[in-house]
Amino acid sequence: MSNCDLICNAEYQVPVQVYNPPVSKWKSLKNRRLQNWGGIVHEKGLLPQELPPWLKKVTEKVSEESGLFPSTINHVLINEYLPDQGIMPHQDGPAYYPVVAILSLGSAAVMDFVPHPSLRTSPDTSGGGCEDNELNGVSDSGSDKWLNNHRPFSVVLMPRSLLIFKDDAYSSYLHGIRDSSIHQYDGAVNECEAVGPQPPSVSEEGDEAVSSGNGKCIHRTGTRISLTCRLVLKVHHKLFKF
Ligand SMILES: O=C(O)CCC(=O)C(=O)O
Ligand SMILES: [Fe+2]
Repeated sequence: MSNCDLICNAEYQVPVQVYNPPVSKWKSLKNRRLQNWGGIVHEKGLLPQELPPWLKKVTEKVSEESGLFPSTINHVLINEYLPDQGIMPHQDGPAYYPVVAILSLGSAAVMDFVPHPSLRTSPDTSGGGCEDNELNGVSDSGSDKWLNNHRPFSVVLMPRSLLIFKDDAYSSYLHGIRDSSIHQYDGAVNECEAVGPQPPSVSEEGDEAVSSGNGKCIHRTGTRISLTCRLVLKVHHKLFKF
């Protein structure tokens, strides 16, 4: 029996379209796999490919409802995480307009935000960069001090939730998901949303809320799918220009 008060193995509400493409569409990374939609993102911009209709529908809705994107969202990453998989603390690349919308489906997870190492007043313990622009070794020991009121925080990513972040959260923080099947959400900025009633389909599929012996945590027992929707402002329609 787990000590966690939220057991999450729901794989409901993941559109079939996610698993329709051939296996070759998935790019396997060390700790997750992903599908890239919308084209290839280069330093200098996007070599575009049209989004499939179902993703167009999703991104149009995100764009309309949020009013935060100056033009049509043209790039989507679909990340798939097994319960013990995550994504290292990183910042999204400079090619993107600095607003990101993340639609979460399947199992819940906690996203941790930590101020960029350049905002740390205590010694910098970050390692070198690795995959993409992820940074190794970023930790919050609790005793770290940060400039200008920056401090680490966490957000619970409940299934069917949409997280949009921009401005300081985009440019001054790294975001990541721990590669552990248990995520603490004590103190998360939206903690109350995590303890609220679960959608009926979750309990039908066997998820349960049990009282916790050691704090508030989510036991991830199922797959999580996220749709990371972004806009690349510079679009190159030709690979080479003569
Ligand atoms: O899966 C998530 O929620 C985060 C994905 C992400 O940060 C990214 O694709 O850059
Ligand atoms: Fe990211």
